Amino acid sequence: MAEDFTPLDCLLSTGTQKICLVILNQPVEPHFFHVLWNKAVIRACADGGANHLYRLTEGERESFLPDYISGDFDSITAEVKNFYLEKKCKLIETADQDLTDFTKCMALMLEEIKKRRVQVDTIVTLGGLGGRFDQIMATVETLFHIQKMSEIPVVVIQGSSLARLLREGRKHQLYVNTGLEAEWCGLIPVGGPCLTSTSGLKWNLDKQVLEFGKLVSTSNTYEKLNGKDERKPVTITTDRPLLWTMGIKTEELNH
Ligand SMILES: Cc1ncc(C[n+]2csc(CCOP(=O)(O)OP(=O)(O)O)c2C)c(N)n1
Ligand SMILES: O=c1ccn([C@@H]2O[C@H](COP(=O)(O)O)[C@@H](O)[C@H]2O)c(=O)[nH]1
Repeated sequence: MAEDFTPLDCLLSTGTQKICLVILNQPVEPHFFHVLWNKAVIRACADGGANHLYRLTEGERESFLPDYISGDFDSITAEVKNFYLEKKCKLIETADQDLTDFTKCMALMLEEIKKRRVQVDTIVTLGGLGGRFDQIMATVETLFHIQKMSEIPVVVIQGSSLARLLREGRKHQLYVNTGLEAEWCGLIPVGGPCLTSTSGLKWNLDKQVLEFGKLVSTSNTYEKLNGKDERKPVTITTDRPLLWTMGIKTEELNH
């Protein structure tokens, strides 16, 4: 059976996925932030992510209080920390220096979902794909941790990029017709060689091995339905976790 998923449903105000939101320490795109915040059933910030939330919601901060802020608190400023403490937000110190604040924040999110017994379709992370390169690689590593802990799909969004780690051993069917998809997409074998088959792409794979130093599918794009702008669903099977990445149209947002 295929696992059906629409990666950009979460960014549509009319989207149907029930989501949770995690804000990391990176600049946040205001339009996407508002769409996601309004829909999220649980909202969290990882450490310096709270600084971005604070800045973005100036003048209306009390309407945008996260359910918790977690981290080793080496990035959240004293002003921001005091504000959210005063507003009685939960601040959870996760001091462990063997895991990133993102990984620890996600582990807490999974606990919170269980505790509240809410049904969640997707956990959306804002940030994680920009800034420090070690942190970008750590983001990908966090996706491996979370995949072992939960079946809930996690998407990471920053700027005009989305990333999601596809699970091994099942067929993924991705719907890419929301209107927000940009032209490019890619399949990156981040954890080792992936025996991969696809359909719905311009450059498909037929039981081919994706592997660094051999073949990595970057700058791919979608096959069009009857040559029109509409796209077929993309199907992907892989024998190992494989990173799906795609572009998001953001140009219209600035006009
Ligand atoms: C082998 C190894 N390398 C590096 C580290 C250090 N380390 C890994 S995760 C982590 C916490 C990072 O926290 P985060 O807030 O995500 O990043 P920061 O902005 O503080 O660098 C640290 C210090 C380690 N524990 N083990
Ligand atoms: O350049 C960066 C810096 C951070 N992140 C992500 O944000 C969290 C929290 O970061 P702090 O610096 O501790 O506030 C971190 O775990 C990363 O996931 C990032 O993506 N890029």
